[in-house]
Amino acid sequence: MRCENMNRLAVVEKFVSINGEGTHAGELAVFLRFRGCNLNCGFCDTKWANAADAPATEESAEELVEYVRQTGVQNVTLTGGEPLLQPHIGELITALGALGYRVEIETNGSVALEPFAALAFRPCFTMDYKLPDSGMESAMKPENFDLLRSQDAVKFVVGSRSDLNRALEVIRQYALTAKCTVFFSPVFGAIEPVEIVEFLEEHKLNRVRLQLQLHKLIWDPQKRGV
Ligand SMILES: C[S@@+](CC[C@H](N)C(=O)[O-])C[C@H]1O[C@@H](n2cnc3c(N)ncnc32)[C@H](O)[C@@H]1O
Ligand SMILES: Nc1nc2[nH]cc(C(=O)O)c2c(=O)[nH]1
Ligand code: SF4
Ligand SMILES: [Mg+2]
Repeated sequence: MRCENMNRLAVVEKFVSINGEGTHAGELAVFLRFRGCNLNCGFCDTKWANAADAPATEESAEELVEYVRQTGVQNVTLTGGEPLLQPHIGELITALGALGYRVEIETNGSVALEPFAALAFRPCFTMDYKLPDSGMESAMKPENFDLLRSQDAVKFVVGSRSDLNRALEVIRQYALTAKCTVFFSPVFGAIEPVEIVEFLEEHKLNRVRLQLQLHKLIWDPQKRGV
């Protein structure tokens, strides 16, 4: 490895917006989006960030903390790509946590959360469980569910009625609504939100929350940096 890449993270974009997703949706958040992903979900809206050679800046945890400090924003979302694949992401989480930032990780359900849940400044996890329409369900690590707490969330990004049925099975099998917030979020444009509401009603599915990606309603859904 070249010397200048030591302790550096590959950042494809960083910006301030409102968080369009998760338990703090609607609040200001600063986003750090990292390069690369181990999955290839059919619906992925950040495919451009996933390639190993996607243009990125190599930044140290200290530089990223300084960027966050200058924004004046308290919520920090680490996303990607898959942020937990960055070798130095633990250092960044710890440095931000020690300064009192609320760190939220968007993670794809295939990476073991145990090392990150054990950090001194534990972040909040929004963990996807990839459903059959994504083509990636076989990569899921359900053992991660054991580590989730009330401040965390499991997100099911649903593309169809059959995805909804599978999500219901998983919620019941692992008693997810007793552990953390549970979201159903439509694959953008693939399923009408009303179909998700009807499914919740039909199954008397309490404590599951419909989540619409707010940023795609406010801005052009293809727009980056929002
Ligand atoms: C781009 S991913 C990056 C973080 C991580 N790789 C993951 O999958 O959670 C961030 C979130 O956007 C969601 N997402 C990606 N494409 C989407 C789409 N077309 N419609 C709805 N949600 C989408 C993912 O499921 C995930 O919850
Ligand atoms: N505004 C906004 N909120 C988001 N919440 C999670 C995002 C993500 O891509 O992980 C995201 C995003 O890309 N934009
Ligand atoms: S895991 Fe996340 S970043 Fe990777 S392909 Fe799926 S949605 Fe996209
Ligand atoms: Mg996004």
